[in-house]
Amino acid sequence: MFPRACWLVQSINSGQTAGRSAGPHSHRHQVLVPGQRRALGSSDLLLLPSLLQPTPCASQPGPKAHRVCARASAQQPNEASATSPSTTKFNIVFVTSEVAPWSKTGGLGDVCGSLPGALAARGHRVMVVAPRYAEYPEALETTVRTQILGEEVSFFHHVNKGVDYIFVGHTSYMRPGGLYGDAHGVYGDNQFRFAMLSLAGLEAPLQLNLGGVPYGEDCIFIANDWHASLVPVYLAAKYRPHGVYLPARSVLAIHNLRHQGVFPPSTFWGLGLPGNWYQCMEWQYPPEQRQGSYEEEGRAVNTLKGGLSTADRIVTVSPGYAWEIQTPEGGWGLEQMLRSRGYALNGVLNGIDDEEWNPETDRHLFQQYSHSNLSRGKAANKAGLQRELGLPERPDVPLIGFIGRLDYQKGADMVLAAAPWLLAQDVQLVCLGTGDAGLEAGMRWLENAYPDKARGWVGFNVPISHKITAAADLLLMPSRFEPCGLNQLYAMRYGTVPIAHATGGLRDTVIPFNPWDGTGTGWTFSPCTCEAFVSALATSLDTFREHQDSFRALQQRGLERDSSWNKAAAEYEQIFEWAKMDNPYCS
Ligand SMILES: Nc1ncnc2c1ncn2[C@@H]1O[C@H](COP(=O)(O)OP(=O)(O)O[C@H]2O[C@H](CO)[C@@H](O)[C@H](O)[C@H]2O)[C@@H](O)[C@H]1O
Repeated sequence: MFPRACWLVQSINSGQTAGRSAGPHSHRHQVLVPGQRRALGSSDLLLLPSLLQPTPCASQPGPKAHRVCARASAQQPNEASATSPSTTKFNIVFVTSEVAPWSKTGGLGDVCGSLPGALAARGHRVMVVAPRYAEYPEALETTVRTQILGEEVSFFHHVNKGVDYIFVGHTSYMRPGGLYGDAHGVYGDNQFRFAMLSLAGLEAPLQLNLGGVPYGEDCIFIANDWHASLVPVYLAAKYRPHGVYLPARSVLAIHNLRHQGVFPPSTFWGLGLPGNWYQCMEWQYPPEQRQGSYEEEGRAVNTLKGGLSTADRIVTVSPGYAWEIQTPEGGWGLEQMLRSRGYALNGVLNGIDDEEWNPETDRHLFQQYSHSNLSRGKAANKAGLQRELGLPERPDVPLIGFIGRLDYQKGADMVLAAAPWLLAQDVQLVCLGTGDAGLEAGMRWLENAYPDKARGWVGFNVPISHKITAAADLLLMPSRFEPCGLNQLYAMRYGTVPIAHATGGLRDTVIPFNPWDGTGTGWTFSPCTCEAFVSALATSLDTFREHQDSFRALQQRGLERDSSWNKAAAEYEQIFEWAKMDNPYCS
């Protein structure tokens, strides 16, 4: 059940991971004490009825067993209906392993490339800290160099749309392969690389004089996925005990719970954490989930678990997924821990970058279009893609797309399993993806078996992904689980109708078509079986062919859906306010 690759990581280079001392931080800036925080208004008390009844949170990991927290903030942030910007302006620091357009292997890069801009536009001061995987000519080197885990790192700075992008320079990031691995597998020093990123993210607000003024200690850190999960751990273990970052709060953002950053127990000593923090990071798999661990009892260091144990708040990328990860089916072993922190866990639906994904301005398209010339625009893009891919140029044939990582999550195998039925219909199928070697072979088989009907493009190609999104009539998303999913949002924005497994964020965003009252933006199916998938496909093809007005109305409704970041940004602000009201979870 757990990512086997993690178990293959033998150990990180001990030379590179020599820990630095946990001593007091040398830079002490103006430290705000809790009493200096914004006073609560009456509206806060309406939202948080039991705020004044602090509740002990029992059995939390970390050195201190007993903590006090304002349990009332278990509310969903969307109860704060207004999307007008928060009156409190925050210093927000995203720490992430990917940020588009500089680095992207999937949706994490997209979100960290667009949400920060939306928050900056609402008046917050926003920084994104990410690795410098390549030369980014627009990012200029600062004069600041600092020692992290025994290594010297540098910082490069670029400002775009009011966001400070900080790229952390170290030789371990610049590699000829991918961001996380190459043809030989995942890099053996990933734990070190992302521990270094987490510490660099914590140093940047203190050390960098951006625009002449450092961000300082009063920050909200948004630590994204396991790669940045050490941010809340270090904050609690290395900074707060020395009086640094007392006003700061951490929010752990889960984009995908399946990837947890699991390493051998002995690697804990390379993280530069005080020894008594081992338990915070330790994870013991139940016997049925052990996969030949070198430790007899299935023990490991689990980076995400450390973050979940120490973050002040936890956010995931849809309300549906926030619920699912608290169940044994969706929790990948961490469900109990997530349930125990349920009062601090919220689901906020992702938005999209509506400059990059706008059919009216998209430079990758054969022809731009809007809601007023939707049918003509999509027809031109369908013809263009058919020409480019050597498929028969037919406007009447339903063109069906699939874009995504080729792995267990995305259900590419479901597409291959349904292909014989699907391609016996008069349709064209275009798939784009990269990942699992077996599924890549499946894509090639698809193309060879149905040369006049199917294309299986193996690779990561952003322009083609835009072209497919615009050209397709239907987009397949048979994901087994999907924290949010962005492709269905892009599809709807382009008047392409999604067919999705009703799970996580897909269930939250794709409203099933109801022919009786003319509502809905797509088709969903459940359970996640080939039969249910084929049944949804059959209904959608019937609607496409026999009920063209209904199909066009479906497309229009999708196109008009508000997928901007505005609502999500307002919900994040609410979460930041809750985080600031509570005492630090771990101190
Ligand atoms: N071969 C290819 N060529 C070009 N582009 C490709 C591609 N394969 C994928 N992409 C692009 O990568 C992005 C994938 O985004 P998703 O949200 O679908 O998935 P991902 O699982 O990576 O993200 C995780 O994080 C995001 C963000 O929170 C969640 O939405 C999601 O559910 C969660 O699994 C999209 O922009 C897509 O177009």
